[in-house]
Amino acid sequence: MADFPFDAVGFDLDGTLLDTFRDLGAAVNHALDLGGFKPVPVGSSKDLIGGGAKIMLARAVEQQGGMPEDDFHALYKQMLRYYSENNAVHSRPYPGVVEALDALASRNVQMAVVTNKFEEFATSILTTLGLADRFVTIIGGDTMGKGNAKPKPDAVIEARKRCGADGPAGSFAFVGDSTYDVAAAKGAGVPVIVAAYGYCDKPPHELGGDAVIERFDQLLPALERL
Ligand SMILES: O=C(O)COP(=O)(O)O
Ligand SMILES: [Mg+2]
Repeated sequence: MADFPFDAVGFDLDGTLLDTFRDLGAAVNHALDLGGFKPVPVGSSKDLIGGGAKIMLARAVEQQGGMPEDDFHALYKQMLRYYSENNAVHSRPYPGVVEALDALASRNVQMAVVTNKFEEFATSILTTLGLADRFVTIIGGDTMGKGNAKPKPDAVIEARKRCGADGPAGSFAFVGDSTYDVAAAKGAGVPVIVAAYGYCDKPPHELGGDAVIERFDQLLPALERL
């Protein structure tokens, strides 16, 4: 179908394509335990996600009074090691994701992932779940260099370029669940759809997106209405 309004779509990962909070929560709790802290209730780990692994652990440690920088760094490394070995135990695509990716592919829409996770973890999880091949590129929080992760627009701009949708005629939209995503998309000058079922750090309708979806099967109609 040549008349689909977008040549390419970029997706956030955690809380947008994949429900990952159980594995992320387990990694945080592994580190908290090693540091002598209390575990975070797994459901509450959703509130820590969005800015990448370091911010996630820092928020959890902060909630319990904080710790010296060097000790924090050691704990952070332990968390990454644990997560590298246990990142796709419970993580799954949200209902409707696979069908929507199929539908976009059948319309020749190029797809990219732009996450604040490390690129290596994102690639590994998507490979385990059999989804990696669907994406032209997987850009992580470390891909564009230090300080350039979302909410900076660089990764979204790069994803658009790698999808070949950056010329004057190329059209690109982004889908995400947090302030990081909306700010990055706006900075890149592309429309953004908010996934209300994700780990939104504000009420979804207050995130400032161009549209809000409650379920992934609403994505294609929402893109067509933008
Ligand atoms: O891991 C995180 O904190 C954020 O990851 P996301 O950018 O895919 O939501
Ligand atoms: Mg997210």
